[in-house]
Amino acid sequence: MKTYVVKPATAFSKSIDAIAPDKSISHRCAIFSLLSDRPSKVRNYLQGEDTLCTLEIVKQLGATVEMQEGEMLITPPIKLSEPPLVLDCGNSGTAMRLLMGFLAAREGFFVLHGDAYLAARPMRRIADPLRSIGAHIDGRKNGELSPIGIRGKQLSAFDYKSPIASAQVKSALLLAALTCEKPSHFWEPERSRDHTEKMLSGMGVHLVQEGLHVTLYPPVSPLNPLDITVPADPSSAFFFALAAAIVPGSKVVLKHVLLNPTRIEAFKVLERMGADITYTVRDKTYESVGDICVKYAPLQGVELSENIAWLIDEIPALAIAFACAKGVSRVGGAKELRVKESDRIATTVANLRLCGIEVREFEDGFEVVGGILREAKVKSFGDHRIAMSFAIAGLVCGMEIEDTQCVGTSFPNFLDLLKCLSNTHEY
Ligand SMILES: O=C(O)C1=C[C@@H](OP(=O)(O)O)[C@@H](O)[C@H](O)C1
Ligand SMILES: C=C(OP(=O)(O)O)C(=O)O
Repeated sequence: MKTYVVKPATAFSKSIDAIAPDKSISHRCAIFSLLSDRPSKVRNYLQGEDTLCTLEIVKQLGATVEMQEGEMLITPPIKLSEPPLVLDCGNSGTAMRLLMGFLAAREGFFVLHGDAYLAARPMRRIADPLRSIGAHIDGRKNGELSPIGIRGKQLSAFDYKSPIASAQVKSALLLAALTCEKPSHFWEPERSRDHTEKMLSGMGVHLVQEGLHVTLYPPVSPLNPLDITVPADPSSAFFFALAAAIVPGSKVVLKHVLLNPTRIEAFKVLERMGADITYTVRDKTYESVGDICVKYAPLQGVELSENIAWLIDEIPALAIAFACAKGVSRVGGAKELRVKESDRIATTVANLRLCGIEVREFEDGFEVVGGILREAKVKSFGDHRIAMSFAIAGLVCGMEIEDTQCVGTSFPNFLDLLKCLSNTHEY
């Protein structure tokens, strides 16, 4: 088990151009490359454990993956292989859920499994709507828990109103819709991240977005391959935005970050709390990509109850900003946090209390009374976002974080970047 020891930092001014590539887009690059009949070209694919698992699965399904002058070439098979081994999604909910939708509609028998954390995460949110259109899917507890077994088959078009604002549910259903005979309709209660819609449209799928309603028209011919450079992940970049926002006198410029509005809401919250943030768009070819500059300014408490799906992964990190702010901050409508890599409401609250912060826990969120963070020894609970959030808190008060291998799932060079800000080590 690896432990980080983070020492308090003094004011810093840094430009960081090595933020990990976007995890959501990387997973989709690997899976969506199977939808074309020609090789996809992907630059800057995330070399994290989650996305490497997805790439391995794509290979087990028959694709070949080669590196050519820094560019990854993913050549899809003529026909998907039926792998003799189970498909290991590691720690990744995105991989398991998107692959459920994709494989349910393809010929063959497939078994998806993952690590102990993934094995505890709910899958009926995907299995049930897919079953209602004819899919053969099963798993422990009637398909709620992995391992998940899938016998792929022709599915019927759907009109599905999802009760959850989840891009993973939406993406699984849209992937299943690709092979249906008629157009399918998906409705979500709140807008979730829209990479699947953007990338499928870019590959030639006719997709119409009207508010919370997406209509997908099944393509009649194979899709165009991808040719894409994955931008830096705003969810990973946010840890260093937080660092600049809580270490007095600091400034950071985060380079080449994805600026998709469904992904940068946490930066907007930090701005509302008082941080000085500017965005410089550098590229707009596929998605808006650019630099985010964050300067320290005293933070004020904030109430969050809207656009929660747009900042769901950043809430543990925002909780550290709440602890450093003047006044009370509150998050509501975020019960999805309870079914991530850990129960992120319980784990954030437990760790903040160890740091001497007054916190109240609710079923769908928590309330933090801003105060003085105290040095503590905390656990990651096997959750990369909890580990990184409390490592950044350590820049203010010093921190020991146990069980930090999980950071490798999404941000393998996190520790190297942190070491540039403070005297941090690992044992
Ligand atoms: O679609 C995606 O790439 C993701 C969607 C989100 O999950 P939900 O859509 O289930 O909320 C997010 O938490 C996850 O890190 C990545
Ligand atoms: C929830 C996350 O990912 P996933 O659902 O893919 O495990 C995350 O990265 O915070």
